[in-house]
Amino acid sequence: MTRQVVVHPDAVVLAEATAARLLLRVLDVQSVRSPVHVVLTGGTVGIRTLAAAAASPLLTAVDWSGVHLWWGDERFLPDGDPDRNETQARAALVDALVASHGLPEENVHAIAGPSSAPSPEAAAEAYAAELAGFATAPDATVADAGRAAVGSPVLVPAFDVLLLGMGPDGHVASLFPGHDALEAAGATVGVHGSPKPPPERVSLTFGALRAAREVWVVAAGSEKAAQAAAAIAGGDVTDVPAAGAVGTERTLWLLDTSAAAPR
Ligand SMILES: O=C(O)C(O)[C@@H](O)[C@H](O)[C@H](O)COP(=O)(O)O
Repeated sequence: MTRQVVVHPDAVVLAEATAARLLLRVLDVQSVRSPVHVVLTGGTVGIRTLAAAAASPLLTAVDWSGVHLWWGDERFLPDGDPDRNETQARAALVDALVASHGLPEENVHAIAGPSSAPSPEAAAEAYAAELAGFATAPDATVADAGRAAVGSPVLVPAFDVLLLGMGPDGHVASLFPGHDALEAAGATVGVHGSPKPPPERVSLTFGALRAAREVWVVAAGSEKAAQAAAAIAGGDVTDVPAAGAVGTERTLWLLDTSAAAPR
């Protein structure tokens, strides 16, 4: 499994280039199939990328009526909370796509919070049901989907591109080092005791991440360098969850020079 690495000069260029790359990826896919399934990420670089996409001249070239937006994880917080990944993504890009660029609101597949789900598990279950409704092959299993998930049914679309940020501890989505959620079967998992606030979250599992055609891990800053290097070298997913994020067709690491610096 080869991971491709692209290094940009700084975090600003990283976000701009990732935004352009994302819009081009959607355009490329739209030339051969529809709908297109895109998974968004929370975190600093992820939201900066969406803001850059909002300002891109490529934005209007996309047929947004044929795009579905999903999230790799969500912080289990009330609707509209400023710390929800959904709230930040809507403010940066998604609301404008719905209001002015023909993205149907029903194509925005946000993960429920406590406003409508009694627990992270309930939200995870509802999200899994939503994903299953768009699964590419209803009886598909992702055979190589991480240790515990091997052979479990993972009913999700074959995401055309799945964006992930990475924490300094090597987490991706809400899959943290040494956490039980790393072992979860199925497509989604409720997470408790996250070391990054808030403690309660909902995440795609490794099985769902690995169903994506293309996985892009986007990271900036020297505090990410050690875990980025470990993941790119194919480290143990228990210690470096980002090492388990691979796509079926491509795995791309998009870094700034600080995150790519040797340690
Ligand atoms: O809910 C979240 O916070 C995430 O989705 C998380 O996985 C994030 O992407 C990384 O922690 C990187 O975040 P930064 O880019 O802010 O370091």
